[in-house]
Amino acid sequence: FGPSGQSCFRSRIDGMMIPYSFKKQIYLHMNPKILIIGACGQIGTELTHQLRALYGTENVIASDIRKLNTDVVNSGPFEVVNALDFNQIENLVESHQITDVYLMAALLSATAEKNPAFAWDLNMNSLFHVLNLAKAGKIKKIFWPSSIAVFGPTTPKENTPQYTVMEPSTVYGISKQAGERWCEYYHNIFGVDVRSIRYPGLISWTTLPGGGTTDYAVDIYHKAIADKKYECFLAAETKMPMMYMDDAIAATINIMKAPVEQIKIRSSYNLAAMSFTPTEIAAEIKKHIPELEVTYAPDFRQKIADSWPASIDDSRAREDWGWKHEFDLEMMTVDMLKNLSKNNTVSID
Ligand SMILES: NC(=O)C1=CN([C@@H]2O[C@H](COP(=O)(O)OP(=O)(O)OC[C@H]3O[C@@H](n4cnc5c(N)ncnc54)[C@H](O)[C@@H]3O)[C@@H](O)[C@H]2O)C=CC1
Ligand SMILES: CC(=O)[C@H](N)C(=O)O
Repeated sequence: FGPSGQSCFRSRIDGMMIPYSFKKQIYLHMNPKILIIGACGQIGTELTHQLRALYGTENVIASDIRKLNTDVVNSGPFEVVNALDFNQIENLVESHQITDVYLMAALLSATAEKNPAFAWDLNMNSLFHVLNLAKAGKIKKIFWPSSIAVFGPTTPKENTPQYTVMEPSTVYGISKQAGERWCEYYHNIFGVDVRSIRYPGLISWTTLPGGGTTDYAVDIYHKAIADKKYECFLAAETKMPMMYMDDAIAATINIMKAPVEQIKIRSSYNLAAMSFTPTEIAAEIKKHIPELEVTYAPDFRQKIADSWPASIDDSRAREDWGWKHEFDLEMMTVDMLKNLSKNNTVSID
């Protein structure tokens, strides 16, 4: 007990008596030591930069299966790691005393349809490795992204609720749906602090997307600037939920920073910002590049897009941990065109 009778513990740093009531606050103010797996991808690239700015470069270890992205590789600690190799991840976690893991390695919807067995292996087993490290007490917190792909053709299409029919018809969606169930199970049974968001299609200018169905909404900006022509692989009126990367990164960081009692859903939170069709995004770009011509040649990705929601009800994320988006289609288009024109470094096709 301390001098005024409150229960205390002795600080390991200076031997002072500190009331237990302060312990939680001290932990909350300690910097996490972060490992990002799949850091060279579309989300990982921007997440690495933001987390380094927030917690310090040395506290954020970026990793990927190869050194794919010079910005990420050269801007701080970087390790080559295979997300399917439990021992490699465990060694990294121990040697860097990692507290939080952000698992971004996965095959996305279109690529996964071309190699279903490998997609299932990568998307599920990488998650099990990280969940099992947390179960063993070797890490404190996990971020694992889910997707609107958990929904399927039988799900209500407009304003899709948090809890609803979920019968995904793609291998990617099945892996995300199963992943959600395992996250919830590891939380309920083993107390693992795993947090998750169902991202919609993400749009960014720094890195090209990695093989999804929503990728057209990034490609169209590149092609509008380079050629003033774009052939869209989805039909003109295909409406899907989308989000600008700045908002997605803010949501990711905020759900991980939120006090544990605010995280009431341990499968994954619906998250939304905007919904639009190829016709609508083309019209918005034409306000800046009037010569843009868009043609439509739907391919196998049309069926995937048709099975996903058109808009999402994300009220639980807004209520539970204060989610709020900033970018709409108009603001995003201004920002995309400004940055792509200024940094004309990304190769197109
Ligand atoms: N980008 C989007 O629109 C959305 C993404 N998500 C999810 O967010 C996560 C990240 O997505 P993106 O960054 O877009 O994907 P991405 O394909 O751009 O990046 C994935 C990264 O993982 C790496 N990787 C692949 N196999 C690996 C392995 N065995 N070991 C280590 N690294 C490996 C790749 O080299 C790549 O750098 C995925 O789980 C994805 O399903 C969910 C919904 C929307
Ligand atoms: C919505 C996603 O999960 C991703 N962008 C994809 O299209 O596969």
